[in-house]
Amino acid sequence: MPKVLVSDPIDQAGIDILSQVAQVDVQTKLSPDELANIIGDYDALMIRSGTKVTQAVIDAGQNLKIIGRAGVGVDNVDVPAATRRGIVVVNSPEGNTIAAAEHALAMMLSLSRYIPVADQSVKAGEWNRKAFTGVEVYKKTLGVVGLGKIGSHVATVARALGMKLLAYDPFISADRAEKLGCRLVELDLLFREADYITLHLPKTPETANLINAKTLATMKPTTRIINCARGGIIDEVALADALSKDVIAGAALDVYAEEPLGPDSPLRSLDRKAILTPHLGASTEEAQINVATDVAEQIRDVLLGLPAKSAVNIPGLRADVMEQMRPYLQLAETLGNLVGQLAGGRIESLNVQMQGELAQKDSQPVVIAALKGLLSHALQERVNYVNANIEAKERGIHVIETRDTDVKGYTSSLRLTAVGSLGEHSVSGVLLGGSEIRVTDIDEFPINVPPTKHMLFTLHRDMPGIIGKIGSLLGSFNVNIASMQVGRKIVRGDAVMVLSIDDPLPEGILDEITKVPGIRDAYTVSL
Ligand SMILES: NC(=O)c1ccc[n+]([C@@H]2O[C@H](COP(=O)([O-])OP(=O)(O)OC[C@H]3O[C@@H](n4cnc5c(N)ncnc54)[C@H](O)[C@@H]3O)[C@@H](O)[C@H]2O)c1
Ligand SMILES: O=C(O)[C@H](O)COP(=O)(O)O
Repeated sequence: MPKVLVSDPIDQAGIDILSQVAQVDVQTKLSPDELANIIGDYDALMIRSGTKVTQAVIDAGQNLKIIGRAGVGVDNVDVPAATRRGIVVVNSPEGNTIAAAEHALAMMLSLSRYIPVADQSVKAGEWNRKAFTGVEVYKKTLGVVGLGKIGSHVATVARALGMKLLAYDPFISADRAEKLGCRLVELDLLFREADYITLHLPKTPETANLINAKTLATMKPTTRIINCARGGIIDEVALADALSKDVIAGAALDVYAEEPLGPDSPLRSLDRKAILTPHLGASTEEAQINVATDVAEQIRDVLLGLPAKSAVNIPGLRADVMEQMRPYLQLAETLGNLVGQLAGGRIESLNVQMQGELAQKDSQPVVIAALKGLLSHALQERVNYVNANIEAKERGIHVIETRDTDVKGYTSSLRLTAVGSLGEHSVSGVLLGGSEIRVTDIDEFPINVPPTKHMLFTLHRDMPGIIGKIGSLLGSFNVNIASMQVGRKIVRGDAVMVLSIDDPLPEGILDEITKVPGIRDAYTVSL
């Protein structure tokens, strides 16, 4: 039974799903070293933001197949390292959207009405109504930075609160922003005009310290900032300084550059102008059930050999696309494997030619599947849909894609041409009845064979007796032939012979075959 390590608090709903297919161990608060020491035993790791999955953890996870992040952000996972090792990283892109959006809205209203400090004051025995006169959000301007899933929900609710909306998101159309009631503007204008600024973008090298001393200085003294996105988007020292000098009016933060927030952080000594919560954006009962279920189901599926629906490191391969394209992906993988072995090692290039209806489909999954097949003889199970692209790049394999939507003979066909240590070779194939693979030519010799586990190919002169000689030779080595086909372009010219054999060819027989008069070349291929 596979083993799954759950290293952050996860809702029981997720554990129950995982337990259907795996032994589940829950061990939280592990340091990266402790995690690296035990991860070698596990096939899957399920985490939230509390676990740091470093390169060392990934290197130690020799059996790891999948890392599941029960939430959105995967910035605590070394995704490139996981990708290189072929480990699928999945998340739950939508499971906590509402929870995070509602937290940001709660922060905005709490900040405006001093709710946390007023509560503390009443509990301390005071009744000070004058000290906590707040401001309304109605008719104020909210600047939404990052108009994705969470930003959009915040905008929708804020609009209902009667706020005017500005948005900055370089990857969103003005049309989409307008539908949400937002005016799409440049960031400097948003900073200058907004009464409230709410951040809902990822932390990337471009967004690190987006809010800093310089940008804070451009804001109004009445501006309040809410960050329920990621720590590090705000320069915390500059923010603390701006708040203490009344450069802006307030800030509510849920996320920090370092988590847990250090005891000496200047943010901790701010007065009522700042509200700090300990990364609670996703902490609702509903969101925790959503994300745990979402991610546990994906871990279960991957452990059962099925595709994951929200893998962050399988480019272009969404589960629904995978399902729809599955027969073509199998065709591409089989042909990739075949042409990879025919072309020998040290592949320099792969040309993926899609013909007919296939040429109208998304080519990326087909190319990835072809590369997976191409590299599978050398890398065995170490190559998969996650790392096939990277492995090909690291080997310097030049990939060319060509499409021709004209239907020629078959409604769809795929042709792969690889150049390797044995020169240039090509194979073409089609799907019969939508799912049965047929190899329809090899090196431009027309054939029609279903691929089988063990195959023998010969290139020979088309002359009487040669097929019989190969048959008797194989018989003398006790090799059973399941099927045989010959393809030729012209009578008595060159021809290829494709033999499906029941077992791998015994040592030495290939040399004997090449000695048969008229045989130019012979290859064995195992799929
Ligand atoms: N506090 C929490 O517990 C919590 C919970 C969930 C999500 N999050 C965080 O909230 C953020 C938003 O999550 P989401 O689910 O809405 O993601 P999303 O991918 O749906 O939206 C992010 C948006 O940011 C935009 N963006 C990217 N770079 C930008 C830039 N330089 N400037 C402006 N916009 C930019 C993208 O175009 C996208 O529209 C993420 O950082 C996520 O990790 C935090
Ligand atoms: O990216 C996320 O989903 C949030 O930051 C939530 O993090 P959490 O799972 O640690 O609460």
